[in-house]
Amino acid sequence: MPSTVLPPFPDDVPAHSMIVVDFDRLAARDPDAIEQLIQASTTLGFWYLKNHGLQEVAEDFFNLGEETFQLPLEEKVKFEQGDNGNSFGYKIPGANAVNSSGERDNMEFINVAKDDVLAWPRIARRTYPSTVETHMTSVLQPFVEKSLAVASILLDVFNEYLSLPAGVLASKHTREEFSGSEARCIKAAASPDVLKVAIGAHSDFGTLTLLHNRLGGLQVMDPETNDWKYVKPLPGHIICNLGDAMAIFSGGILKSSLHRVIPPPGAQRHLDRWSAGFFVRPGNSVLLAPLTEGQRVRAAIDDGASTKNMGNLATRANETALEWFTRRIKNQRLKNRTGPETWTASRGTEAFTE
Ligand SMILES: O=C(O)CCC(=O)C(=O)O
Ligand SMILES: [Fe+2]
Repeated sequence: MPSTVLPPFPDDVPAHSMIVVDFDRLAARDPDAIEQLIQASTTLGFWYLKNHGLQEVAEDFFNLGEETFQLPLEEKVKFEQGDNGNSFGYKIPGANAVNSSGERDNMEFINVAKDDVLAWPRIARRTYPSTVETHMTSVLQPFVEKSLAVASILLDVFNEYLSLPAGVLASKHTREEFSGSEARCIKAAASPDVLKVAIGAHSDFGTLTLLHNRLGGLQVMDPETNDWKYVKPLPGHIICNLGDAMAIFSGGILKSSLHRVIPPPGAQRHLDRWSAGFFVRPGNSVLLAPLTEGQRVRAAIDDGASTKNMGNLATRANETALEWFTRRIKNQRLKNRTGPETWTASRGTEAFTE
């Protein structure tokens, strides 16, 4: 991702005024920073994070993504994620549906498993294009280690808020257990169609996403009005959001909001859109169910507050993280599509409220 000067994000489009959390202050358990994090995560489930220390490693990861996508297509497809519900590897544009009628996406991904990065030079999950393997130590290890360190502080704060015994959330996200956690770089080629949906409306599959945006295009549904509003990228800030696993663990207290990616707005729309992220997901064997050992979670379940957010949670609970994740990835792939029911099968907690 070239760090050239980009056209500004327009000021005449609807955008969320999201809470800014200062990571340094959160790490020092500053009560105001904790309150801001909890305020954001119990409402929109999205917030900005500053002073995170991820800027440089993200820049390197964008460059790695650019080198990777410049490889010849026949090279990239050797590492394609395939149709069996595995996320790791290369995703060719057009492989996924963006809606229930089976319209194709236009996004290119490279997804690298945290397990491969931490095990390198041993192959834990799969092999990758040469550009990835060459930069495992210089780029991916710092990116993943720093992202995990940021995530671990956030998880500890959530653990305390949910009144869970110390270390419960951490124990669901260990370094050792294989998981769906991954680093992802995304390119959406500029589209002449201003309404072309690049990534269809979804809630994230896992626990926590640390997202690096340069251009606009990300939209989050406002849970109050059901309107789509943009998230304006702010220099030096990452965008954090919670995924379905966290919504389920917390009995619906912490929110996993519906979001999508469309072409960047205004003067930005003629540019290719690059984004990158680290997706924290529970260990494969972890059961997706409310953590009722937390008094606050138990109270939310007992007084029915969680039902409002996740009506039929009980019907989906007790899928393991691996089953949940595989089902969702697999049913996004157009090769597996039989009809609108395939899209439905790719849904997460967002389907609970429908
Ligand atoms: O590219 C973005 O800004 C968001 C990507 C996203 O939502 C995802 O990969 O789950
Ligand atoms: Fe997402």
